[in-house]
Amino acid sequence: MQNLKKLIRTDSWVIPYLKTYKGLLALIVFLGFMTVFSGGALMFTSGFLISRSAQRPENILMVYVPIVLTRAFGIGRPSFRYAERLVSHNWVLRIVSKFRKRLFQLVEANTKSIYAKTQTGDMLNVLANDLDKIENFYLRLVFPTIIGFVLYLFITVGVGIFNPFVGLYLLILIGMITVLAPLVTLAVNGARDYQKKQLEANMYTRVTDAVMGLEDWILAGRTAELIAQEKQHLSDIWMLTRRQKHFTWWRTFLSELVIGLAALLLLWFADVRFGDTSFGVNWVAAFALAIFPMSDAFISIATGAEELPRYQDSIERLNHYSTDAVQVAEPVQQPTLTQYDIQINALSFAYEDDQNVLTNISLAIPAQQKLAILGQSGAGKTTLLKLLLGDEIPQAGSISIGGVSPAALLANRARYLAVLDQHPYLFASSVANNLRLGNLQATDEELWTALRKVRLTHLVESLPEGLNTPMTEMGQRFSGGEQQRFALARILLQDAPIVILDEPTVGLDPITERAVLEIIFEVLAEKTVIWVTHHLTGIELVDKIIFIENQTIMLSGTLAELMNSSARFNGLLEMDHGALIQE
Ligand SMILES: Nc1ncnc2c1ncn2[C@@H]1O[C@H](COP(=O)(O)OP(=O)(O)OP(=O)(O)O)[C@@H](O)[C@H]1O
Repeated sequence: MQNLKKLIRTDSWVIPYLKTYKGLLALIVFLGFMTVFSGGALMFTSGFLISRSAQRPENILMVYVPIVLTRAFGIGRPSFRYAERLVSHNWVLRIVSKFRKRLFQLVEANTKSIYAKTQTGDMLNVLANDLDKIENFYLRLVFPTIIGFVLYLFITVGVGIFNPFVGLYLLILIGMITVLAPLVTLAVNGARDYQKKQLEANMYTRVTDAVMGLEDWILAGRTAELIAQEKQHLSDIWMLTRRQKHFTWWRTFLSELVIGLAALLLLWFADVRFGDTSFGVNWVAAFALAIFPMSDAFISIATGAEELPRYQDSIERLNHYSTDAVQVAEPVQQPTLTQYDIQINALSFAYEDDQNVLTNISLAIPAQQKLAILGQSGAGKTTLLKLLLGDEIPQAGSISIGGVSPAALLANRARYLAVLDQHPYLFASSVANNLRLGNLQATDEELWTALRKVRLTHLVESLPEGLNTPMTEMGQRFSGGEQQRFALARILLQDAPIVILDEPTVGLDPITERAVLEIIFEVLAEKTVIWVTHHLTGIELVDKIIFIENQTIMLSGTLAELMNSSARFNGLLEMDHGALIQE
């Protein structure tokens, strides 16, 4: 309940939308009400008609009005229902189209980065499912609940005008279905739902683990144990589901019983009120029958409440991510850089509440410098790149490119920073389209110039359709080195002044590695290059080397300086010789 209150207070996905299109919402409630009212009125007029006809009216005209009304309500009921469905789906679709746009903006804001914390596809999938649930939330919970309550008020007030005591009894009786049953459902089934979700989440993790490590279970000869364990968990979940179903069955049964009692009450009321004249007696069946078609409208309130916990999760998730998105989306003003010197001053950084990854780092990277960043796995090299890209913000100190913080450059970061990482992606499109990812306006001539620089002209000329050859067919045929060179050509077309190399040669054989590095440094001669690497192959191609250890820059200098001054570095060079520093 506390959670529910908090959700209502902080919600930005449900309540604000109820206020939009208020007119349509009122129309939905009206049509929904008229559907149920027509159902009740149909039974009412039918009841009257049957009783009146049993008295053998002398003339058909004596029952003409009830006949017309029976027909009118008979046609009215499905017509109102159809109109109500049409309008409510129209309302929901309008809202959902707004939702989808908002969802897209929110995912986009959260995943602008190459090193994004959340996997875009996963997030989109989860949130798109949540949106579907919100659609149902309106159609299965919000609308039926409002319609049910309006009807509840109408009946109790309507009967109360004739006889306040009977009105009060009805208020209490039907209140058991419309108020008490949903509250009890929330308390009982809500707790079970929570328990079930916990069990299912644990089981999901365990089964995923088990499937991933299936070989080990088989080799250890413990498959029977694994199956028994999972069977037990499945049976726990099944027990909870069964209890929930039992509860629902009992709730529906008791609700129907209450409706039966209400019908008896109305029977008695009609008898006392109208039963003493030969004409008045015709109303008795009319009143008693009218309540039955309305029972669905009352019972569906509790059915909606049963589904609330499921919707609640989805709404909470959407609200949670939208708050995050607002935080990410704030810096709007986009400064233009005139120079590209990078300056890092006394920078410290930690991930959330963890201990510092980097402490008190100061470093100047003048434009066009070639810098290599070395360090053991987990030293903080990638973290430094994230700070440079503006994906993370330092807790202390500062980092700037041309005097501007990288976070302020996010929206047009591609103008200033390009990244070549371990696995550049070649899309299922033509060679030309893959290259134009770097620059949509590039002419064919510019594509060929870039290809020539990275020494791929010959290869592309030999492809069946040259620049228009689809990469899907050929993608797998390209070697790792060729793929890296295609990505490099893309970067050349992008023409950003600063290029980040995140271990681009991992997995290449030493000869290809050297060749690729030589090409990279040759074509990027006029750019600033920041190169994270584990290997010392090609280290002589850079102007400066830094070595990160214990959260700080342990060594720094040119290759010659480090070779002259650092026994540690010479040890690494000796160990490496084209091999590895830390593996
Ligand atoms: N998103 C994150 N949340 C919390 N801790 C993180 C996160 N990313 C990295 N870390 C931690 O920060 C430290 C530095 O990680 P980082 O990826 O920067 O190291 P690295 O030097 O690039 O390592 P490698 O060479 O293996 O890629 C590690 O201890 C890592 O576990």
